[in-house]
Amino acid sequence: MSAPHVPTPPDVQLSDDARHPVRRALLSVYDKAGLVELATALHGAGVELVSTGSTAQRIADAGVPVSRVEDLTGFPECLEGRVKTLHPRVHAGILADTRKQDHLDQLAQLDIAPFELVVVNLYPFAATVASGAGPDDVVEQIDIGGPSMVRAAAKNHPSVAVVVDPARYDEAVAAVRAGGFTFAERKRLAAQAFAHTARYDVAVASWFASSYVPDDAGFPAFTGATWERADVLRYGENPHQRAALYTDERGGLATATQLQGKAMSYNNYVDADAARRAAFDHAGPAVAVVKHNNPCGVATGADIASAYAKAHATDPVSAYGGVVAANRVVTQGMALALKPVFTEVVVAPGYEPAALEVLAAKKNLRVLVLPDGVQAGVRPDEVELRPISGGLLVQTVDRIDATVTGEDGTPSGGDDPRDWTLVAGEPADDATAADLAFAWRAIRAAKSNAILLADDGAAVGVGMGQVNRVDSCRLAVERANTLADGAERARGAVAASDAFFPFADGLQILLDAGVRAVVAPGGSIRDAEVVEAASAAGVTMYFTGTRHFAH
Ligand SMILES: NC(=O)c1ncn([C@@H]2O[C@H](COP(=O)(O)O)[C@@H](O)[C@H]2O)c1NC=O
Repeated sequence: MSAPHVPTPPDVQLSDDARHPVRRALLSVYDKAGLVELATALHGAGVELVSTGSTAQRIADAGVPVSRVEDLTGFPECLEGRVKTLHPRVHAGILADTRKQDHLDQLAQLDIAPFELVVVNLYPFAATVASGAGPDDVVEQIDIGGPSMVRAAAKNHPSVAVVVDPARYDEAVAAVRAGGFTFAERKRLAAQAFAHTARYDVAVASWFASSYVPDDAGFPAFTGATWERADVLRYGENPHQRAALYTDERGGLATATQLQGKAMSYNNYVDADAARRAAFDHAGPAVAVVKHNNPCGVATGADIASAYAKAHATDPVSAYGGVVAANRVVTQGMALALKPVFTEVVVAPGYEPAALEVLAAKKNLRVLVLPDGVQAGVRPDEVELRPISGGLLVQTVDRIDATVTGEDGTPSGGDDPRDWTLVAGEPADDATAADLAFAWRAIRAAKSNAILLADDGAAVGVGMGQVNRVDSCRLAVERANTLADGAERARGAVAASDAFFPFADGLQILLDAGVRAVVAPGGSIRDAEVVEAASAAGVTMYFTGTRHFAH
């Protein structure tokens, strides 16, 4: 066995401000945006340009002198571009550590000139997958030579600057004109370059795991994601906790645009995401008001202003300092209704200019616009990720929108009232059925154990986050009956329970308060007692066959 290679230390130590003049650059880009401007500026600064196939063609067409990689290697680009830059004359020029006299001597012997700048961006693998292309087309878009050059240049950052993002061309030109990139700049560019190839490889590996290694698990054997720091937050859930926001490529609340107000806090993000989920769970105009990750108001309305008014009325006491999400553009009417209420955050797909004028008076109020795509709400095939110590839990989102059937072909329940089973009382009339359907959707935004009372498309009392269902029932009734100037809102409301009633005791509290109809999953060994209690009270009760725990 040969002895392990022991690298020699560099002959020169670089300080962070040491510049490295750029005499020769290698350009090989899929995205040609800004290429001609870059090449023109580099040439103007006296840099010799070497380039691949269509990149070189584009530069030459603009009248800028450029030599081709083929001339450098003496080897033609071949196999439909699969081999262009994979050659020692290219890679020795990128990888020579010019701090070492020995490397310089070897380059001289081999008659290879070093590159001081490598500009590469990669074949569009992720976009090709997203386009729905077939496997052969997807695989062809796996860039091999590009990542090799990027990684080589990033490794050799003491001698080479690597640029992978067209948005950085102006900086690159400025650095070249200033006498070369500083060592600190080259380190930063190398870090960006390795993040670029890491993101790329995670996308490739995830696609292979899900497309090429099928099994019956329904989840791929490997999955990866990469995140970029978007912000450092003032603190975490509490002031002694440090926190930051990272974003991925899915787009969502984390990439919302903030139009005004104080900086978003960790808790603001948590609550705004919960509010977004709750509001976008309804087809019509809907608003959710969230406190501490739970809805203290949720309602639908003829328009977004009336939805807001109803959501605020659910629990006006708790709405103080709440986070509000709307699933429609915020109108001036909604803004005027919200103005007198101390609110931490409003998040929505958009705002009428007149609404923004109203909200502008509330200087501290954080106003967020969701990015495109989030408006469509949650797709049933989406997954949610929850880190636990040493791992990650993954589940599909809690949505069962279509009429569903079980394995034996019988309806197995769901979010669709057509799948529910009437177990007590008369079938619900249309208004009651609509309220039950609303309550059943609204309850999955509340932490278990949850009971939600609703009337006219609005929650009127929510008992959530209790460790037994009886307390949730008490809380829902108490809130319904004490928070609206003494109006007994539980009487005549409908009730939803996120999981089965294990005993009749919790349900009895709702029946005694006068609810007119109940929807619950069913499935307790004491269902008969529960149904009997509803029947005895003459109350309509449906079992859905599915539950909506939220932990
Ligand atoms: N195979 C190779 O040797 C190779 N070298 C560079 N590329 C890629 O080819 C693209 C540029 O090619 P062109 O200049 O022909 O448009 C870049 O995205 C670059 O990352 C290669 N292509 C794929 O691996």
